[in-house]
Amino acid sequence: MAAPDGRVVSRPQRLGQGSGQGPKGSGACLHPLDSLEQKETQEQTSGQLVMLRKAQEFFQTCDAEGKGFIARKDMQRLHKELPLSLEELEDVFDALDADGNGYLTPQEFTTGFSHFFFSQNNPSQEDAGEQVAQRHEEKVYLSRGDEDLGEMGEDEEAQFRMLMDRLGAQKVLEDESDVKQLWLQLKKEEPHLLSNFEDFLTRIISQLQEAHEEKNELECALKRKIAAYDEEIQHLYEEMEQQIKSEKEQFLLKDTERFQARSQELEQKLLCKEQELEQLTQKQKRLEGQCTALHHDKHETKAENTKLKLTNQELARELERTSWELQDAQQQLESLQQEACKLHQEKEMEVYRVTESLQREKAGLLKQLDFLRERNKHLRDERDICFQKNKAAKANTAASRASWKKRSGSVIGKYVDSRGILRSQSEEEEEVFGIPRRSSLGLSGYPLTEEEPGTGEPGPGGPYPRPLRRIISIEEDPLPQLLDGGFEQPLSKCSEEEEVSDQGVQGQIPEAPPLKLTPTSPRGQPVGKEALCKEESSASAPDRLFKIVFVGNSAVGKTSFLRRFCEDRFSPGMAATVGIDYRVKTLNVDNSQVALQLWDTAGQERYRCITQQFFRKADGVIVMYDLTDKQSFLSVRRWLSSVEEAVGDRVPVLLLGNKLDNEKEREVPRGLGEQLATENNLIFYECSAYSGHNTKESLLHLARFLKEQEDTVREDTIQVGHPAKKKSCCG
Ligand SMILES: Nc1nc2c(ncn2[C@@H]2O[C@H](COP(=O)(O)OP(=O)(O)OP(=O)(O)O)[C@@H](O)[C@H]2O)c(=O)[nH]1
Ligand SMILES: [Ca+2]
Ligand SMILES: [Mg+2]
Repeated sequence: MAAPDGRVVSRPQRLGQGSGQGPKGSGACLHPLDSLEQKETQEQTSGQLVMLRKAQEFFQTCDAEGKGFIARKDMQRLHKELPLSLEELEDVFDALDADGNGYLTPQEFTTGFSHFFFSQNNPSQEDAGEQVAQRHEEKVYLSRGDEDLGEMGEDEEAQFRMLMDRLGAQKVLEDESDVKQLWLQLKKEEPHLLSNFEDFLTRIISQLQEAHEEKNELECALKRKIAAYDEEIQHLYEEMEQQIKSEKEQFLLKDTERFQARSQELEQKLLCKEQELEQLTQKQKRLEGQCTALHHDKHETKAENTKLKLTNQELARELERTSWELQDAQQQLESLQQEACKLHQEKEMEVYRVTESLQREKAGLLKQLDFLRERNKHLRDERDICFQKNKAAKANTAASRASWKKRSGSVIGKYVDSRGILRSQSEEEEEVFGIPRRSSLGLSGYPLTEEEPGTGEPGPGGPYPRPLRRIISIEEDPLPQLLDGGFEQPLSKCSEEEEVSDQGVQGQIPEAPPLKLTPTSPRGQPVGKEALCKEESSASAPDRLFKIVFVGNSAVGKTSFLRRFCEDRFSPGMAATVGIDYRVKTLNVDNSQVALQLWDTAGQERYRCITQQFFRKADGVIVMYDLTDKQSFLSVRRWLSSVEEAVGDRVPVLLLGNKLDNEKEREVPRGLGEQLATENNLIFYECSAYSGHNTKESLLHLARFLKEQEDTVREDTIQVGHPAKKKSCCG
């Protein structure tokens, strides 16, 4: 038998009987449906069968899962099968659920169903006979029961009742009639089975009670679960409601936010458009303004245009006039250029003549030089002879010395007196060259003015070329100032005296007549020569004489440097030197008087050929550059090579970087000058003719170098044959 929860209940067994399926009818368990079937078989009526089959079908339709019972919602499955609405099905469910536990067992379903079906259903067009037959059957069925019941005695009734009470079947069996009938039937037909039947009933009922209790428990649990589920469902439902609400709210919120954002965006776009519109209107206004201004300007430009045309015409006229004037000026310029050209040619001719004369003079000088050398050699020989004779004479007249009270003149003077053979060089020269004494010589070496002796008047014909008496020459000529002083002590004689005094000879040297310091002619110096330096007027003749040539680009400051060196003064705005010029300055170098004859050459290119000639036979060269003029430094190499061409590399060279006072305009760093000096073995100083810085020191260094070089040469010659070693300038 299937319990409401679907468990199958096994049929009760008699004590001592093994379990096993006995043959049908030996106490077999009767499923209520089985009992129904038995009824069917017994009361084989078609209507009942149909009804029962129908009920089975409907039960199985509802209980599709095969639970063995059907719930409320399973009932809805009959909606398609039966012409009933869902509500009506709900009512049928409630009607069929006799115990109201929310489930329908098969009994409740079939018994209730047939009542409900037949009582509810309007007779359909079905076979009324069938209906009637069914109704009759029912009546028969019921009556039979009644009949049976009618026949049942009271005691059987009481027995059955007692049995039922004992078994407590009221709670379990809804309808005891079937059992009653069966009991009666067994009692009548098979009394020996009655006890089995009663045992069976006892077991069935106890199991039914257990099942019933279990079912109740299950139902309670189920109810509880359902309640819990309902609660949960309710809760879920509420949560769902909440979520849906919140979702709706969020959605609405988002919607509003989006809407707000969208509206803000649209507002901003609107604002931008308004601004653009405003800008465009302003731009339009500006353009209109410009347009009017342009119109206005246009009128003004038109007016200006007409004015300009007028001025243009005037300018054209002006231009024509100026072009005429320009043509005149050009003609004048051409005539001036022609004159300048003539002048230049004359000048060139003059320079050429000067060069020519210098060339001639140089040739003359060279001849004189050779002659003088001859004479010098001759004189030296005679001097040596005299010297020996002197010595001998001294020895002879040693005793007679005492008779002499005062010193005779210089050795030379004695020699001259005794011999009477040696006239002064100047007298000799006079004889040789026939030049009268006391004349000043021009740059060209010719006397500037011919003076009648004693008259002081220029002679007839004015200055005219006369044979040279004493030449200012770069070679052997003693210091020109000796000329003017009238003191004609040729250098060699001076050094002779010095030698004698050096050798400690006790002889008295007559005082040399004082040099005549005031020159005879106003200039007193050859043209172009400056006033003598003060030192020149020093009484003693110099021990050494060195010719030094001063070269360098124009305007580097050569002349200013020499003026600073000789006169210790600086005159700005010096005129450029023309050709060549020279000065003499005596220095005291290590207690000996060294005379420097400084030749100041013209830096300008055009005098280059003249100055070159003075490089020959120079004892020393000074190359100057302007440290504020890079070009003058770059030309130093060229000066050095032309000096080397003329005098070779045996002549010491002093390199001077001038205008040191102009530091802020310096263009040549000191290092470059030092480097060039080291490379070419030069003495190097940076100086300033303006401030006098290093003017004396540099020349003193050169003079000392020259003196030492000469001393070594002398020593070498005395030692005969030892070649002189060239000392390096930089020491
Ligand atoms: N600041 C400054 N200027 C100087 C110096 N030496 C010369 N000068 C100026 O430079 C210019 C040229 O000077 P000069 O002595 O005539 O130059 P130079 O080398 O004799 O020129 P030439 O005779 O043409 O070769 C003159 O204006 C001088 O005043 C110096 O040491 N410092
Ligand atoms: Ca029920
Ligand atoms: Mg000069």
